Amino acid sequence: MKKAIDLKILDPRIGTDFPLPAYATPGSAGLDLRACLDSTLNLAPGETVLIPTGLSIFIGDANLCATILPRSGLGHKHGIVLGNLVGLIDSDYQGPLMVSMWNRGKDSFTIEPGDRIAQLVFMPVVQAEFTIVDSFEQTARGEGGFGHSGKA
Ligand SMILES: O=c1ccn([C@H]2C[C@H](O)[C@@H](COP(=O)(O)OP(=O)(O)OP(=O)(O)O)O2)c(=O)[nH]1
Ligand SMILES: [Mg+2]
Repeated sequence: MKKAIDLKILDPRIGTDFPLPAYATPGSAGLDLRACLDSTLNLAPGETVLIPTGLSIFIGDANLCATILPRSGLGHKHGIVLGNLVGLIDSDYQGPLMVSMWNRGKDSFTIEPGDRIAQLVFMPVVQAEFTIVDSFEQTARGEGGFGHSGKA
């Protein structure tokens, strides 16, 4: 499904020096976000830094959100993940898109201006309207959870 989303360029390097976020392949789910830094950033082991992406989006549809997810290569090979594990962008948010980068690895990691640091994925949202009840319709699982069914 395609959907038009308003995007504001906050840093003039976006769309010039650094490409606008774009799907790398026809089947890509994520758009890479780039570090809109003025200079090289050295992320020490254990350190978390909030990095601007140089853009803002306004989703404007309560049935849609965006998530910021780690890039698997950075996370697996270098221990570079997100300080909030997953970023959630509300449909009514209009501020700058920020990426919290956490070095959970043992070595420092260098981030250069324009580096692709995370990815943005749009997702459908269902807003719940709660119905207060005293009991639920019975299911096979019932209240079992958290490993209730065993390991293998
Ligand atoms: O990685 C992220 C996560 C969030 N946001 C922005 C968009 C989101 O809509 C807003 C609020 O995020 P969230 O609700 O997760 O944070 P909060 O700590 O609950 O803040 P608030 O009280 O503003 O809702 O911050 C980002 O730019 N990057
Ligand atoms: Mg919130």
